[in-house]
Order: sequence, then C-alpha cells, then structure tokens
Amino acid sequence: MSTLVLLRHGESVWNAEGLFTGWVDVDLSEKGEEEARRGGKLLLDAGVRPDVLHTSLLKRAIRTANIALSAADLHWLPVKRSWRLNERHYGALQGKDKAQTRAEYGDEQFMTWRRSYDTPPPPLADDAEFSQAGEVRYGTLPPELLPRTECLADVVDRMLPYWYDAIVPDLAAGRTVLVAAHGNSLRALVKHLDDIDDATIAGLNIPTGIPLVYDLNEDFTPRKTGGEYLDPEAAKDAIEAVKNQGK
Ligand SMILES: O=C(O)[C@@H](CO)OP(=O)(O)O
Repeated sequence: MSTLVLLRHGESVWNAEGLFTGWVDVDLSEKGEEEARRGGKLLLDAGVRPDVLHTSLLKRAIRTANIALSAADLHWLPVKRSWRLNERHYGALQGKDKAQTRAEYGDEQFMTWRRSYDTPPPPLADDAEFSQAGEVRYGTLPPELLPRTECLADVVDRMLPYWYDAIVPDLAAGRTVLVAAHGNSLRALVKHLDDIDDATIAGLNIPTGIPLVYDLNEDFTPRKTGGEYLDPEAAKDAIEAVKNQGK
C-alpha cells in the first residue's frame, strides 16, 4: 500500500480577484499563504509524512508546498517539478474577470468553458498580454506541446505521462508522495484515480489548501473512492466557494 497526498495551492491573488488564471504565474494572497501553513499543520497533526514532493512550474503551487512543508518541518524533502502538473491553460480567458465573462456570454457558455470535459476556450495569441509563449521555463518543451488553450481532456492527456513516469515509480518504491498542483490538474488526476466519467467530472471541485489523502492499492487504485480530506468540514465549504465563482 502507498499514500498519495494531493494539495491544491492556497488562494492566489487572482482567485481573490475572480480572474481566470491558467498558466499566468500569479502569487498567493495572504489568505493563500495562511491556507498553505494550515495545510502543512494538518499533515503534521494527522501524522502524514510525505517522502517526496512533486509540483507544477507555477509559483502558487511551489510556494504552497514550501510553506506547508516548512509548517510540517519538512523543508528538506526532495522535489521534482513538471509543466505537466500546471493548471489548465485557460486560452483567451486568461486574465479575464469570471463574473464579467459570465454576464457577457451567459451561464451555459461560461460553464462550458469552465467545466465541460472537451470544449476548450478560444486559443490565446502568442503576442497577447497573458501568453506564456517564449517563457524561458518552457524553453525545453517541444514547441508543439506548449498549449494555447486546453480543455480538461487535454490536461488528462498531458498529465498522465507524468503520473505513470514520475509519480507511480515513487509510489512503487513505497514513498508517500505529495503533489502540490492546481484545481484543474488535480481534477484530471482525481478523474483518473477514481475513474470518473466525462460528464460527472464537471461537478467535481477541489478546494484550496486542504490536503486530500489517498491510500492506494498495489495497482495504484484508491482503497477508498474520493480519498479523504484532512479537514472534511472546511473542504465542504471551500468546494462550494469554488463552485460558485463568477456568480
Ligand atoms: O482560473 C483558473 O485557472 C481556475 C483555477 O483557479 O479557475 P476555475 O476554477 O474557474 O477553473
């Protein structure tokens, strides 16, 4: 048996402002830093001690992990990072106000862009203000892999190779693995773990800063579907808040 801990970053400055974020590298808000600290304390109190950390290349996930691990006195943990754990690229919606987008395009289009499995938002032009084209951190990626927009299906496709090639080997070696990532990259991973169908995944939201712990069988399937949040009450409220963004 192995243990996988999923941690969505704490509230970011753009979460607080209600803006679509995607690959834009915004920092944590003060509340987000506090959520990250609390996430680390929850790990410590529950006696869940990760052996290795995996993060995206975005600072809101990296800083959340650093803050949480320092609260758990685990600063020294080995770390691996990959663009494959990045948030879903939100295309032309990156930087746009969620409530305004909803008012302008209507509920149905807004929710299709936000939560449908296979409809991506319009692509973002390389010369647009919030484009990541040309960023040095993605310089080693084959150019055709750098997204200009993504739906959740695209995230599943680019995340799964990392799951099998980098995370599963750590689990197979008996390590407790902490993955610090994002709302939609973690939704992609949970979809895979819990074998959730394409329609049902639309209703699943991940709260910020609350560790979600999965005990896994030998074949890396969950012993309990859905895993367990270390603070289930707080998770319930926070999931509602994510669901209602843009309202
Ligand atoms: O803006 C984003 O990148 C994501 C996560 O914060 O938002 P949503 O929950 O609307 O997919």
